[in-house]
Amino acid sequence: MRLLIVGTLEGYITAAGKIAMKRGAKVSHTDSIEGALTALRAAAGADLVMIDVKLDIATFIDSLKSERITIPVVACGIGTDAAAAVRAIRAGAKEYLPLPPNAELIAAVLEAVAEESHSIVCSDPAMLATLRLAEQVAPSDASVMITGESGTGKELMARFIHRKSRRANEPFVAVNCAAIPENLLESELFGHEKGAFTGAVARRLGKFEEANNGTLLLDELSEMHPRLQAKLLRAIQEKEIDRIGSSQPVKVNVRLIATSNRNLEAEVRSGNFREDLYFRLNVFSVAIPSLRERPADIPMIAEHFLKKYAEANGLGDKRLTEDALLMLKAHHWRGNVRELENTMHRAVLLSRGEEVGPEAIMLTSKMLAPEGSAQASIPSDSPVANPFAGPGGTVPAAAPVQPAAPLVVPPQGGLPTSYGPTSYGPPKGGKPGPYGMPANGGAAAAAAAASANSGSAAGLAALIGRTVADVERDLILETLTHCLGNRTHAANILGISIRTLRNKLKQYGDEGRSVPAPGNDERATA
Ligand SMILES: Nc1ncnc2c1ncn2[C@@H]1O[C@H](COP(=O)(O)OP(=O)(O)OP(=O)(O)O)[C@@H](O)[C@H]1O
Repeated sequence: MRLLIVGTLEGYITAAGKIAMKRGAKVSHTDSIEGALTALRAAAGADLVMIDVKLDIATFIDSLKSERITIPVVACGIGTDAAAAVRAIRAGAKEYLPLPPNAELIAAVLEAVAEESHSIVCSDPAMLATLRLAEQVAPSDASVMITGESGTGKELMARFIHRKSRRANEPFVAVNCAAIPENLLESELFGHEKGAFTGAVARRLGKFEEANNGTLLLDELSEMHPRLQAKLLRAIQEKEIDRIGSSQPVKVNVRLIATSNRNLEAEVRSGNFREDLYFRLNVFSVAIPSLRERPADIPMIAEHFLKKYAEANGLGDKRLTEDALLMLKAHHWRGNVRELENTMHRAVLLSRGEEVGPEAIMLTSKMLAPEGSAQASIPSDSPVANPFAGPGGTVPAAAPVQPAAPLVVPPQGGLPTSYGPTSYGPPKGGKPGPYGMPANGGAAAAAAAASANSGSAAGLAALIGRTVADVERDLILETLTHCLGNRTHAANILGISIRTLRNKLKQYGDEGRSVPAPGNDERATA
């Protein structure tokens, strides 16, 4: 985790920097906004910016946007200056940290804002075998393709491979190809020269150059547009890239890891993905089993998140009852570990006392479960209306994988697991959780969901008289709201590509509809 501090933080720069370093962050500093922009353009690399509230944060964030630099910005100022805090948040700062710096708040922000979360928890033989395979391939420079259903831990695995590689002390840089529109993705990956397009006021280095000597993760690669696939292939073959607007190729030394939750071979067969690129990237492939295929992991991962969210919410020890565990084991887990994590977060908030029983286990709707599995779903008046932790990067393990032993692969010099997004501030916007029912309105989508849920005549009857386009729009927008604006997750749930989803959203926006803002991890999609 790399932190860039901008300004003097009211004289607390040393104290804040020391706290961050203790939490495993690499800290750099610059006095001015121009200095920060220069550092970021030069791919000096930062995962988070902490900026003095006295500086012109609005101008800084506008510059980042127009130069297509995506990085969370946290404003810091003397705690009593509420007006400055409001100004900073309005300008686009993600959080406001009061000064003097508080160690726990800084740790929480480091973790939550940069979405660092760290351990690979597992005990199932299927997952242990996958980890052993990953550990074996890690030291080589071979490209790796990680496949697996949504939320199985592909990014976590990529970070694990990086940590185990000879490049461990060099940068690990991740790009979500699905979350960034095509025109931005090219500049994100390859950088641009000054004047290459409107807003390109200075040269900016792309992720390839930022990851030089290290590892570049191309997350959800299957969503990359064919034109960019060609440019990527050239970068891999020639080991050099062309910044947009430049005719001078730049040499790069990058180990590539790609992930996909689509069947890439099928995408190749259907002509959506280049075969030559597929073979270049798929030198080694690591397939992560779904949670359903590694049931022995469920209790351990559930306890892990129970502890994490109980600590994060200051709720003391919690433990699952046998009945609750049985319920978890019987669930279908379409959303895999991410769904289990969200379920445990809800369980922590819903349970009273130390024991977490079945009444606190609110599983996703029955629509997602296989026939015949009886389980609770979230009622429309559920008190659970907090945003839950989104997908996050991790700092994976240094510990060797022990065959057939329960394993928690801890972060290496990373951040503590005991700080969650809810531990340092109120949720913004009070939106419902990803699987909660809409807080207001959404009658059409509720009808559509009811119909899908039960297939009942009543559910279908509620739709009669409406056009398919209308029902589709409501379903898409409501699903997006449930996913807190996260395009990737919404597309997965809807069973459509992120590109189709984005096109639909653009259309709805053009028609004057209100479209939920992108989720935390998709800031570049705005
Ligand atoms: N074995 C595990 N132990 C602990 N946490 C895990 C494990 N696997 C996944 N997670 C957590 O689950 C969430 C989803 O993981 P991750 O983002 O790596 O999945 P993914 O397969 O890359 O998701 P997507 O398909 O949406 O890109 C993250 O919060 C991650 O930390």
